[in-house]
Amino acid sequence: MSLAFALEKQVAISAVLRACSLTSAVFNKLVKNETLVKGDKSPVTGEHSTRVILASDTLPVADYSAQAVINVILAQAFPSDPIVGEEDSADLRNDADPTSATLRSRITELANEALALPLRDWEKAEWGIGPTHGQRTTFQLLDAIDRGNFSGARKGRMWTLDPIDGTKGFLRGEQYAVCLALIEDSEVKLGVMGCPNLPLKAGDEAGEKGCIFVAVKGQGSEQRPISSLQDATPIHIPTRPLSELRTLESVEAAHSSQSTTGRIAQALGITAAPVRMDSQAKYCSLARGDGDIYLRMPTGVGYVEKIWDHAGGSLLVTEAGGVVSDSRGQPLDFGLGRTLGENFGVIASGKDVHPSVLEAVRKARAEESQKL
Ligand SMILES: Nc1ncnc2c1ncn2[C@@H]1O[C@H](COP(=O)(O)O)[C@@H](OP(=O)(O)O)[C@H]1O
Ligand SMILES: [Mg+2]
Ligand SMILES: [Mg+2]
Ligand SMILES: [Mg+2]
Repeated sequence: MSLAFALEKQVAISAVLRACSLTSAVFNKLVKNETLVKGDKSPVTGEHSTRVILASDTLPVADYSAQAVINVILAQAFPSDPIVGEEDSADLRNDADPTSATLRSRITELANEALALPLRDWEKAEWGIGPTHGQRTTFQLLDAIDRGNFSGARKGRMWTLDPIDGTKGFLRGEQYAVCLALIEDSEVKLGVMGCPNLPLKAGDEAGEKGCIFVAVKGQGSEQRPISSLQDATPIHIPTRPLSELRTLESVEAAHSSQSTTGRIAQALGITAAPVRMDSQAKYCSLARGDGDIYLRMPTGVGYVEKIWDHAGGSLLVTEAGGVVSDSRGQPLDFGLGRTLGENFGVIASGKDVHPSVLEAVRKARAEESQKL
């Protein structure tokens, strides 16, 4: 008897793998070039001017194309499943914007290149003959992007997709993640996160990079090297003494209050500097024990978290033996639409330390309100 969500897991890994290959290609072809052009301040003429048009639009190019690729693959395997995706194609259809036609043709080229990637041996072994992904026209790809327009629901089955989470990290050549999750009746059942820049072993910057993390509800969490997807290693959150714990937080100060996370760490007696990393790679690092406490504290501007930024990562952590809540200890509610509308920030850690972290959050908050 096959395990629950076996097909969904295979399809999601294949889709995320193809999107990772696309985002890595975009980075190598475009982002690096742009950095060079900007870095040496050389005059932007001739061939360079084309590059700059493409490169300065690298961010949407990679996000849109990756969303198109994943949505095409999901639509082929599960045609009636709705998708809550971060991107939509409205800007790409705007012909008043002179860059939109250039973007469309670039997206078409990149997405079709990724869809044409041959099946890996692992995929053939799992699927037999396996699916082939035919080439798509530009407008088919724009429609595929817009399959991500579902508004979310409390009941029923849906996917949620962040084609590039940590876009700022992606552009810096640091951490980012391609994140896909399946939600049923507001509960995350499957999470697949591709982290092309994450070393297989924590801190081993000189070693191999590129991991896919997979979690299935009730079946645990695992890590696979992008280079050999058949090698799944189960991952668990280790137990460490409080004095040895490290916090994980966003690189971007605008995404999480670093003064509040500093106070929380202090209240816990943590002396090590926080590990700052973009994207859901933080959840992945926590799930395999590279860091211990993920703190995402609201900055006070009224930002509401999006479901695609947390669905896969939160399942990965809970299946690795951890607990994920918001900053008040409430569970994350994935049934309210495209956002975590009732939640404030995120706190994730091993089971044992989670109550102490919530207590430290209360203490930090009390200190902050006294200062006001
Ligand atoms: N003011 C804000 N507060 C919290 N999160 C924010 C934010 N503005 C943007 N974000 C989200 O933070 C995500 C990146 O998270 P992190 O800081 O952990 O790397 C972004 O995902 P994208 O990069 O997919 O847009 C975006 O959805
Ligand atoms: Mg995101
Ligand atoms: Mg994104
Ligand atoms: Mg974004």
